[in-house]
Amino acid sequence: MGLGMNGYASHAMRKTGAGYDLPDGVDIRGRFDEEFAKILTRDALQFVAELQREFRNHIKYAMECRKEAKMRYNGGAVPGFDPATTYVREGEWMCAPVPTAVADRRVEITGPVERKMIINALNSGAKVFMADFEDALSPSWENLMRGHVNLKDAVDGTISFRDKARNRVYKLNGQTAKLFVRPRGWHLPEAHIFIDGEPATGCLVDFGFYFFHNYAAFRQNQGAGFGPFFYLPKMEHSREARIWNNVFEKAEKMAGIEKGSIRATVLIETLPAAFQMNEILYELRDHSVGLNCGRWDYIFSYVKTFQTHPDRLLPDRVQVGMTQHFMRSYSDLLIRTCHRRGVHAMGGMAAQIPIRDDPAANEAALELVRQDKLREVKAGHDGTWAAHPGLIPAIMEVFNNNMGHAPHQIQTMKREEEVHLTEEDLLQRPRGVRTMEGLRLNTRVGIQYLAAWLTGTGSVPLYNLMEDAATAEISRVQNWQWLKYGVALDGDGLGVKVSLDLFGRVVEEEMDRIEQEVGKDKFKKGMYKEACKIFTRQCTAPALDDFLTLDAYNHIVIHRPKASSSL
Ligand SMILES: CC(=O)SCCNC(=O)CCNC(=O)[C@H](O)C(C)(C)COP(=O)(O)OP(=O)(O)OC[C@H]1O[C@@H](n2cnc3c(N)ncnc32)[C@H](O)[C@@H]1OP(=O)(O)O
Ligand SMILES: O=CC(=O)O
Ligand SMILES: [Mg+2]
Repeated sequence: MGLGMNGYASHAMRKTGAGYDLPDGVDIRGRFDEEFAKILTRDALQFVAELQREFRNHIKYAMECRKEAKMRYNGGAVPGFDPATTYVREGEWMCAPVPTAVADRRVEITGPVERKMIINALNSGAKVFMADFEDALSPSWENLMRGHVNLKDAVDGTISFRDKARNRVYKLNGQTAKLFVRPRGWHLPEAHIFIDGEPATGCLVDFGFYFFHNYAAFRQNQGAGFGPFFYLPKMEHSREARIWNNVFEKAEKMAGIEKGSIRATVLIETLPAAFQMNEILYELRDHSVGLNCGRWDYIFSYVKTFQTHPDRLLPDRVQVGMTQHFMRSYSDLLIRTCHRRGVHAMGGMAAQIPIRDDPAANEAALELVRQDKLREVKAGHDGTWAAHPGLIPAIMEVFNNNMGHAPHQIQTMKREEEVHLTEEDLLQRPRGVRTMEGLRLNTRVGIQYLAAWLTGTGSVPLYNLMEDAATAEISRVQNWQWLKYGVALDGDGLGVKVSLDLFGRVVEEEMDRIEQEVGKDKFKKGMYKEACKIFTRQCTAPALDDFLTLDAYNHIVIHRPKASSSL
């Protein structure tokens, strides 16, 4: 059963062009493909167009509010709790009960919506798989549309993949992880789909197609009557959560399913949102299934929010971990808030991944992951993220040892005002030092990540760590800020100041090093030079770009027939 059953098919709006069957006001500028056409049906496009038309002004307003807040922070203000919503923070209210199908989320694996990875993730033994259109995906037309085809096959249970080189066929096991989908953030457009002459909002496209094609099968095969389930990224204010809540209600109404069927976990991964946890849950109280500590974007957001506050510079990226006071306070506040409102408090991603060719280094990396997860479960988190299937047994063991058979700790851990956390706790300046190696690593990692992203890969292993859009953002904004304030790299004992000259030399030397590491041939064939240009421009721009991927996106848009790639 599709939404066409609810009346869309009766509209006299057929306009066939470029292979796709388009409703009025919709234009597809991406390549035609028979498989994509199964997703880009007239009714599905009409659904997305209706979401766009109903919510575009709300989204524009929310993005304007972000700009105003940025101006305030750039003028010296700092985020804080909003006195106008004290009644929400202090009020006694609860979120809707957690659906049984996702009561136990102790280990969740994440990954891009790539076919083989989806199968591996669903078979991984994790309780949940978060399929990612966001930090882990380079949102090219091919990746996006293939992602939707893959997810539909996954929800239908028919997904398979043949690895020709290894002569191996991948299929789903009998028991699989529950699927959550993470659409893009509000800021990203989808430049291959135009609605009324404007690019569609990326996340409405991601949500719209996934919901339209999968809600019925998902509720039957996965959600035991609930669902579909989502993760919502990069919000800065509860007004953005209200838009999502309204999107969900509209989708439920059109599908003829009960209000509260759709459930979502919001990532608290911007500094302003840390002061809005109750407000965000309140807006989504019928549709919530918790909050998650998106630690990497959170660090990025700390730098971005305080971009013009030289008294709040971060130390080297590697020193900003969850044990820094401001990070621990944010995680504690998230746990307390979620448990008070009856939903999951999810932990985040440790960046370590298995190291295949070095058993000692592998064991050291695993130990760091174990420690991180032990801290999370003891603090009261109900589950956490794994970047790689090889980490799941160790993480599962830590959670099993500390949670036992209980599916979560919502009723048992940090339910009331156990910890009193102040604005100063959440904003406290991180401790540590800045070094030349920190500047070099930011540059080397930022350029390599961007080169991968430009060629269609949104998460990569670099120097034995997972890198994705969120971690690359930290490298970029940190370089920008150090350059802006000409900071002394005091951790080396040399006190060298970061200047344009120094940065220029570092970029040159790091590009040489990348060429040596990846080999001349790969370097030549890859997009390293283009990535270097984009990364360097962003690090040295007079005003900080809001997102690395906004500018970079223009480089991966391919309109059909070939046309300008600028939005
Ligand atoms: C800040 C945040 O937002 S975190 C969330 C977003 N980030 C992510 O989701 C990152 C997810 N992880 C990954 O993309 C990958 O693990 C990487 C890029 C970090 C490492 O990838 P690789 O080096 O290719 O991993 P590796 O070669 O060890 O993979 C071994 C096997 O595990 C599979 N695998 C690795 N990671 C995953 C995953 N996350 N999900 C499913 N399968 C995976 C591979 O497909 C491969 O399968 P195969 O043996 O059948 O061929
Ligand atoms: O999305 C997760 C993060 O850490 O960022
Ligand atoms: Mg993130």
